[in-house]
Amino acid sequence: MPHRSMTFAKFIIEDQRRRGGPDAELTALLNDVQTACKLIGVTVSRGPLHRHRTAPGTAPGINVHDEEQKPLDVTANEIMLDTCSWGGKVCGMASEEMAEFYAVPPPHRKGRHLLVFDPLDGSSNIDVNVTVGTIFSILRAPPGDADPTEADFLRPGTEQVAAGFALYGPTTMIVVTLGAGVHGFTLDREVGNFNLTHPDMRVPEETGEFAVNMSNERYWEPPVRRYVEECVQGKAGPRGKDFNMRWIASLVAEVYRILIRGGLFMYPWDTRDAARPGRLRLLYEANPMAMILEQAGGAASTGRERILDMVPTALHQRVPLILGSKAEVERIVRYHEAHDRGEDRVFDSPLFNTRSLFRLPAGAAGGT
Ligand SMILES: O=P(O)(O)OC[C@H]1O[C@](O)(COP(=O)(O)O)[C@@H](O)[C@@H]1O
Ligand SMILES: [Mg+2]
Ligand SMILES: [Mg+2]
Repeated sequence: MPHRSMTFAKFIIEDQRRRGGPDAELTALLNDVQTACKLIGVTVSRGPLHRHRTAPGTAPGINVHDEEQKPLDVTANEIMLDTCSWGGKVCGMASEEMAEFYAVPPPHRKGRHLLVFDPLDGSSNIDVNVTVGTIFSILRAPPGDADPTEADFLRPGTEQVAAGFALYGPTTMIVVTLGAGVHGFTLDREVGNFNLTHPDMRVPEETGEFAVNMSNERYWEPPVRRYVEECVQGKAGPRGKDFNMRWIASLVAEVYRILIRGGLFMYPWDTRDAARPGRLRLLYEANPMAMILEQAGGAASTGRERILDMVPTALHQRVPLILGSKAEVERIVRYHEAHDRGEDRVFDSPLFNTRSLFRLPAGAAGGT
């Protein structure tokens, strides 16, 4: 068990040493990422006191997802680019806030890693002073010194060499995996180090919490409605226990809570825009969080496919995302399977919900 006063930088080296020796380039890149997260954390904590000075042509606008950028989205993106471009550790970066990937120009394009990130996750929460964060994923670029191509980024999540996220909340934290467990570090603000405070994080198996944006209920597929309805029925329903619901609207905060307390998070496919495959993005939201969850003993699925097995087709591809305690994810995957086999049709009625005349009698659909 690593010693509790171990810094992020030292831990990264030790963690790799236990498994065959440190990769100097990966270590240096992760150090740059932690520096960028410190800078973003300081900027976030200054709130309205911070004067954003974005580079010409990069002022907030509408991003590639047709979403309005906040000044902090743009600033956080610039901090990631600035901090991680130098020193020959990455050859390319892709971000939620950039339509195209960024090829690091020579002479700095020596590194053979690719960095993909959501510079500020949960940015709708900035105005209301609720926890936000940064999500990152690191892939290897093909060997050689060729320019990166978009295809280099379109690798399944199983090929991530490291993934993690920072939380800018009451405390600033980084949670990271290099493929051998999940470890949490808390920023000691006076000293400026991230110190290991949560070694070997494991998702608790027993859970009584789920997180979903209930305002979308009318658009969900039947298996999702079934899962939520059974939770809402509490002790009287097939689950035989009461559940709590949470919705922070910051994926980083939801995943951190699940690492500490267990539970399920869902942003499922819905019929609002049937052509849109989901809300969250595969490369820089779903994949890194899926790697973290699996490494901590949890699971992540679209409902029909393991997230980490998906072969991306576009940089900004969206996916349905269901992640959390393994048994809960497996349960909802079973509900999708049962539905796709033509069973459990009672949840198909658009009139079915907790307030409807068609409310299911307790236990009626209750599979395990
Ligand atoms: O607006 P909604 O439906 O509550 O969606 C919230 C979801 O959107 C996100 O905020 C998307 O992330 P961004 O802030 O990076 O766009 C997730 O963190 C969160 O799970
Ligand atoms: Mg996000
Ligand atoms: Mg974002």
